[in-house]
Amino acid sequence: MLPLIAPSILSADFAALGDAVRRLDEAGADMIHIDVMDGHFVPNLTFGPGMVRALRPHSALPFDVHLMIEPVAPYLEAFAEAGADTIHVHAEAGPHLHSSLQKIKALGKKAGVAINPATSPDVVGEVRELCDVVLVMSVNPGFGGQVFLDSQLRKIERLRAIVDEAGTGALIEIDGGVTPDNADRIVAAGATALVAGSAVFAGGPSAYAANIQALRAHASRALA
Ligand SMILES: O=C(CO)[C@H](O)[C@H](O)COP(=O)(O)O
Repeated sequence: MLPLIAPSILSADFAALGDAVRRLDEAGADMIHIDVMDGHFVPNLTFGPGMVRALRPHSALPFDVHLMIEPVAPYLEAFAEAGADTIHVHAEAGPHLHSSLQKIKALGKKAGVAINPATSPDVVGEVRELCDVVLVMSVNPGFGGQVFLDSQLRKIERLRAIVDEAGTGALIEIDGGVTPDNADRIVAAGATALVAGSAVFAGGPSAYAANIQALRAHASRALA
């Protein structure tokens, strides 16, 4: 399977998000990654469920909603109703990861567990039956444009083993500092989906398609 490309609209022009989402759809993205930040779990503030609802009519692509908020459980229903297809919750956000994942599944959505760079991949093993996606943060969460942490490559390899052993077919998605230059190494380590903000939005809307294609082509080298 070709690695999925999920542009993060954190790097988009916030004054034209509807347009950005529509153009990403036309440019060949596989899903739209939406970073929700609360100024508490991470040192930045972005979107709420109202934004997800407002963007929903602009794209038929799956909405991959990454909740960097704490607590997270009180907001799951609102994001599901707003149009999220996958909802990621952080293992580090309290208080009950297993229960949050159960709730996402009960809402009929795909469940993702996100882990920060300093978090052991072993936490995923404890909830693996509930995970449709494992989201590995390859930068410290909060801001786009950071440099990929090479230390996360070994974590991806470990997660590949955990997911394969579980036999669930969960995606392993990498978020932060992904570029054409490192996409092949990330996929070689076991990733199946790549989130990219800066690398997709560089050059503006006319470059989206070429940027997505460059990521996909470089990532696919690992599978050749
Ligand atoms: O979750 C995020 C930051 O918390 C972003 O999705 C991530 O950083 C993507 O941006 P870039 O590709 O520019 O690193």
